[in-house]
Amino acid sequence: MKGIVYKSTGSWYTVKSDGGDFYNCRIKGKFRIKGIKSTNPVAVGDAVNFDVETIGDDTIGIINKIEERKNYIIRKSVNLSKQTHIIAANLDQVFLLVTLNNPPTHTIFIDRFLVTAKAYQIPAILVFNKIDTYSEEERDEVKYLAAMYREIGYTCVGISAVTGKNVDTIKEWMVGKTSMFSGHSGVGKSTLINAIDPNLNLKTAQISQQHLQGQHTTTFAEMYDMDFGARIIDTPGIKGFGIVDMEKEEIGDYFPELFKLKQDCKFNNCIHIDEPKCAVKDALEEGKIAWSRYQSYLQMVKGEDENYRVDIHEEKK
Ligand SMILES: Nc1nc2c(ncn2[C@@H]2O[C@H](COP(=O)(O)OP(=O)(O)OP(=O)(O)O)[C@@H](O)[C@H]2O)c(=O)[nH]1
Ligand SMILES: [Zn+2]
Repeated sequence: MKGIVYKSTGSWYTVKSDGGDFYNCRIKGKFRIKGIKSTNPVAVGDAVNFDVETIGDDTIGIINKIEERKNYIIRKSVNLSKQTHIIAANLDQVFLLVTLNNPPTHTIFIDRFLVTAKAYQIPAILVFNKIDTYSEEERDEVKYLAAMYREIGYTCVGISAVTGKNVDTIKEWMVGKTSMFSGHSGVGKSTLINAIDPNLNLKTAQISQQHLQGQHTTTFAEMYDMDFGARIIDTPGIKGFGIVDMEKEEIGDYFPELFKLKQDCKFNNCIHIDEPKCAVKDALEEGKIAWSRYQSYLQMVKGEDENYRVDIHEEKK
C-alpha cells in the first residue's frame, strides 16, 4: 500500500493510506535517501510504501520503501555531535508570519528565512499579521515591505488573525497543499491556525508534546488534515527554520534580485562586496535593490551574529 507519514515517534510511524485509513507502521531494514545521514530515516510528510501484517489482534504496517523527497527540512542537533534530524519532508509551501512589533520581526530574520526556504526549495509566503493593531505609519511600513518583497517575487499578504481579515486568502492558498507556519513566538501562529480551522487544536497537541519532551530530547513534527482539504505540518518547539550550510559564493544565489544581476558582474565569482564593476553594487547605488536586503546579504556572507539588529529606518526608500 501507499501512504503518507503523519506522525513519527522515533520507532513508530503513523501512516495515512491512499484509502484514508491510518496505520501504525514500523520500518524494516535501513533506508538511506541520496546519502543523507540522519537520526530518523523516515520523516513526517514522507510518501511511503508499506505492507500490512496481522500479529494476533494487531494490524501493523511495515514500511518498505520511501519515495524520493521533493524537499525536506532538517535540524542539526547541538549536543549529539551535529547529527541531522529530518523534521519534515515534501512541503508545498511555508508561511512566514511577520509582525512589526509585539514582537518585532527584523528584515534580517525575514531574509535569512527566505534564503533558507529557497535553499530547501520550498516556496515561502510572507504574512504580515496583526494589521488591526497598526498605526497609519506602521501600515505604510507594511505596504513598503510587502511591495519590496513582491517585486523580488515573493507572495505577500496583510492579515489579522483576530478580526479574520484576509484569513480566507490564506485558506485558498492552502487548499490541496501541505503547508507549514513559521515566525517568532507571539506573531500569532496558533491564533491564525485556529481562525483557519477551529477544529484543529494545536495548542493541546503542543502541551502534550512538551510533556513528551521531558522524556525524550527530540520534538516531533506532526501533520494534520484540515476540513477544507489542506494539510498542515506542526513543528512544536521548532521556531525557526534551521540554517542550511552554504558556501559564501552560494548565498547570493538565494537572493533572487542578486542572482538575476550576477551575470552582469565583471567577475563570475563576484560576491558583491569589494569587486570592481559589480552589477549588484551599481543597482544598490541606483536604488534598484533594497538596502535592507543587501545588509542581510552582507551579514550572511560575513557570518555575523544572527541576532544583529538592522535599523530599517536608515534604508533608502
Ligand atoms: N490584535 C491582534 N492580536 C493578535 C493577532 N494574532 C495574534 N494575536 C495575539 O498575539 C498573541 C500571541 O498569539 P499566538 O497565536 O499565541 O502566537 P504564536 O505565534 O502561536 O506564539 P508561540 O506559540 O509562542 O510560537 C495572542 O495574545 C493573540 O491573541 C492579530 O491579528 N491581531
Ligand atoms: Zn557583483
